[in-house]
Amino acid sequence: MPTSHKDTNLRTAAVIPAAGRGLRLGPGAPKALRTLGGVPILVHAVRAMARARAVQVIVVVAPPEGVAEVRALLDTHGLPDSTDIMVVAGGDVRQDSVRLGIAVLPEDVDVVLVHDAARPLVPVETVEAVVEAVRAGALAVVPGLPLADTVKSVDPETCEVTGTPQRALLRAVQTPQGFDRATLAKAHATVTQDVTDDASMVEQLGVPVLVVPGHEEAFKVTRPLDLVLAEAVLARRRATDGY
Ligand SMILES: Nc1ccn([C@@H]2O[C@H](COP(=O)(O)OP(=O)(O)OP(=O)(O)O)[C@@H](O)[C@H]2O)c(=O)n1
Ligand SMILES: C[C@](O)(CO)[C@H](O)COP(=O)(O)O
Repeated sequence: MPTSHKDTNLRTAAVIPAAGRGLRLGPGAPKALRTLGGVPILVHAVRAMARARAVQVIVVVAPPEGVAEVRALLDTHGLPDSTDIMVVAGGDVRQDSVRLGIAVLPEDVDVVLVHDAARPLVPVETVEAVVEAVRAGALAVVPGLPLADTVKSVDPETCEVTGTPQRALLRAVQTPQGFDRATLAKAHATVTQDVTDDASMVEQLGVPVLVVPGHEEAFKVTRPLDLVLAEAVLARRRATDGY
């Protein structure tokens, strides 16, 4: 277990991959630049990370042609001075974007969160629970929720069901996923296989990954209906919490 996580001189960073196209959301600007309650989705995601007191560095991974636009967008939306915010160009797939974000982390960062820009409404309590679990010694932590639906595995050729995993053993995992920096860097330097999250790269190193409770409002804006839900959650927060 790395003792460095107890060193208060070392910082926690959040890498926010935001370079995706948002094809499943339908035609329009890159997903992270579309708005929710009049504010770009990316700005919501950056604020969600900055709200966690432990997060002192944020690296936004922007669409390659949109780095200057994203920098300007963040500058206009008045983010806290206490957080260092960098913007770098992303890659073709999510893994490339995360790797490019990790590459520019300052040396004094020992804990790294990876958070999808596409999860703009993650509550601060979820972010803090992930950081705390890493600071307590876990090398990799993911927020996860039990599933509401039964899940089937399917033969992609015939569409026949090949199995029904026991639902109680499954979790739908969200972000931010939190890591000991060296473990995450090793995973990104070693694993070349296509994966859909960072924790699965760490799993391939044989490192245990801990699940902490996720949150319903940390859902990913992926399809048009998700935007409807996100607008409703945001409107409720603005009306009741002065969000
Ligand atoms: N080349 C890529 C692809 C994805 N992402 C980011 O990874 C997160 C999760 O990806 P997803 O929700 O799948 O976003 P998109 O790739 O934009 O969606 P789609 O597959 O519908 O195009 C998003 O914040 C997205 O911006 C990224 O930084 N770089
Ligand atoms: C990282 C992630 O959000 C965890 O659920 C998810 O795997 C991203 O998947 P996507 O296909 O890139 O949206």
